[in-house]
Amino acid sequence: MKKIALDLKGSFVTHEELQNMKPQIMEAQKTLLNGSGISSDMIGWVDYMNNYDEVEYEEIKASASYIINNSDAIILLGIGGSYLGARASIEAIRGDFHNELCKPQVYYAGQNLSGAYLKNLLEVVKTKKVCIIVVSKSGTTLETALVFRIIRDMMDEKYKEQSKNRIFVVTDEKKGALKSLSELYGYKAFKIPDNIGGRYSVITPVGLLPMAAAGLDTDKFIEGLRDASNEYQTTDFENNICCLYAAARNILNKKGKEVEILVGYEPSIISIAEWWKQLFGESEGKNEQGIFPASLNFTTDLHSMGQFVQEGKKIIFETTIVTEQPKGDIVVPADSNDFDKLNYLSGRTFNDINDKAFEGTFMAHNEGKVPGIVIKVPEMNEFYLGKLFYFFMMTCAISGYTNNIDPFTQPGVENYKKNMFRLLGK
Ligand SMILES: O=P(O)(O)OC[C@H]1O[C@H](O)[C@H](O)[C@@H](O)[C@@H]1O
Repeated sequence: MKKIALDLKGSFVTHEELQNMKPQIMEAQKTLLNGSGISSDMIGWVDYMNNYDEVEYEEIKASASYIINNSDAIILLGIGGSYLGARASIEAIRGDFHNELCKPQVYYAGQNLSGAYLKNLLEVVKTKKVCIIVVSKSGTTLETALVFRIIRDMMDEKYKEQSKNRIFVVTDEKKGALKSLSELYGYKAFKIPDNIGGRYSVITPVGLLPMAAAGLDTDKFIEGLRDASNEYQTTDFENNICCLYAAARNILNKKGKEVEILVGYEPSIISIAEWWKQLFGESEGKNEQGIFPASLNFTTDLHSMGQFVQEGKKIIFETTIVTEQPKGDIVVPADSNDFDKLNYLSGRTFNDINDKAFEGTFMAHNEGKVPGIVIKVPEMNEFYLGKLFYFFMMTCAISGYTNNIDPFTQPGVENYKKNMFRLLGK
């Protein structure tokens, strides 16, 4: 079985620099794995795949089958860690245009406060058979809770007393408004473990239920997570890509690289970058420290942001996710006239051309003094996606501990909420 590979050749990080960083990284890894670090009550994700509730997992699969058999569309309500991982998985696995090509369709809500978005969504699902998955660890997040009020009314009007069979909840096991609502109305509820925070929760029912309901193979996903937990917990620095990636990022940051852009050449992985941004942004952006996580979608964004990456302020390093076996391909045909002068590409495939675009871009950015890290994923299937999520989570936690930052809290997020609630007269 091929592994996910990390290539640091274009990173401008030397072997010596990595060796110098090694003791700190290994100390951080040890702190994480033996549970002696700050917020160690939030490291349940490290071994969750080896001790999850198997009865609950069977119920997730049963609920997913019900959803698949009884709906044209799912609406997934949640924000931040309560929807980004599921969205990233569904898009990466089902691929571009999946809502036109696959059933059930998947729509998202409760991730913004836009009245226009919600009104349009209600219009879109009006004539469809719908099931709802609501995810909120706290059960009190304004966006999700408020939108759920509207969606609940819609479901009650549409399905009357049957409505409760079509609403599934993922929330805290014991507390919170969503838990109380699920008990009051009889919604099927799944639990988010206390010791796993939102941005590390894609591996729990938070990700598993929507993934399974969208037809993804969650057994394979869990298999990938297990494989990752074996491979990435090794204390062999040189053979642990989480430790190497954490070390390289820190070295680059110390050299003045303040921004990491996560880049891909497949549009279906754009949401993986959205998930990744929350993971690293909320974990590392503290005490006036942290690398700003940004993302670009190539080649599209080369025509808008490529200029800045190439010649702008030298604060960026670029991490590219290469999908080694994209899900489809098209051969460029020959054209007898060749008016567009593209016959030099006849017989080649789009994926081959896309690869060359990557190689050319990587070289150009390197020449423009932009360090490049490459993460090679053999295939975007459930197995490797599980590994990829775990790889990033592990790297992130190690990075945080390396810099004496708590990678499991997000106290700064509360400030805007306080102002908003005051302005709303709460
Ligand atoms: O799952 P919830 O409690 O609704 O939280 C959803 C999200 O909202 C918050 O404000 C946090 O910053 C995120 O870390 C969290 O993932």
